[in-house]
Amino acid sequence: MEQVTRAPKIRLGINIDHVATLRNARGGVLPDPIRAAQLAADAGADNITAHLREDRRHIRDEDIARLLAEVDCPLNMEMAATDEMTGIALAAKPPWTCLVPERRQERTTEGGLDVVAQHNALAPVVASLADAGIQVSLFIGAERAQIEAAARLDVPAIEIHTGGWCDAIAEGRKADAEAEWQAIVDGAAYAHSLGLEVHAGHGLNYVTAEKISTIPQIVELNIGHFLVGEAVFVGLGESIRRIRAAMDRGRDSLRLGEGGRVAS
Ligand SMILES: CC(=O)[C@@H](O)[C@H](O)COP(=O)(O)O
Ligand SMILES: NCC(=O)COP(=O)(O)O
Repeated sequence: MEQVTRAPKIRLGINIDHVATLRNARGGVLPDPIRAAQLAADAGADNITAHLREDRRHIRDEDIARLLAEVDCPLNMEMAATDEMTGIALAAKPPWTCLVPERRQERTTEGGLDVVAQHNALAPVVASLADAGIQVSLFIGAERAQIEAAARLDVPAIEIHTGGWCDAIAEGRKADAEAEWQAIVDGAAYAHSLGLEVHAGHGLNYVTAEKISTIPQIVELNIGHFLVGEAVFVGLGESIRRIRAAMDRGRDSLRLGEGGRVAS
């Protein structure tokens, strides 16, 4: 009989951008996103994610410096692949960067990077970050062509954009949600088969975080906006503990057989 084991725990990255959004709404120093990051680390976060947008609408340069100096939790710095951001990352040296697409007018990150079309622009950015010892992931949709293009850039990881799936569920578009889910399942397996570490994030909540944790190739989720909203009602620490528990429930429902395959 095949020996069946539990799947390894999935890592939780807490995105603190929207604590900074609240701070910036008043123009002062409160609430302090660095305090939120410390609290997240104490509540069980495996890393902190912060997106230094080109327009600095939430996270600012000094937040990145303080996150690295004051918080005992690895930083995943999300950034556009521009010369300015690359220079900041090379100077700050976070352990991880995640390259994301950015459009000034967007309300949030609306899609994944077009790695296929932007290969030549991304290659030198990826190379200079990697040469400095910074791990790079690429925030992409779950399409095969994008995954193959990411593998060609020799990055260690991709992060699959889950926003389309989460929106389809929230809006009750069942057929779209099913199609988006299948694309994430297939994309995660394909990326893993090409040797890429698979992360996922955007728009996740307790329900979707539990479900996506059942995909065995996904090893990290990055979650922010929902948790900062939940913090208003239950507190940030409690919202993080609840999402951690949801992820663990999803993961624990997986049993792995020989070679890490999902057992029936
Ligand atoms: C890249 C991503 O999905 C998130 O980090 C997101 O960018 C959070 O910040 P915004 O809500 O400003 O897009
Ligand atoms: N990369 C996704 C992320 O960091 C968190 O996105 P969200 O939960 O704030 O939508």
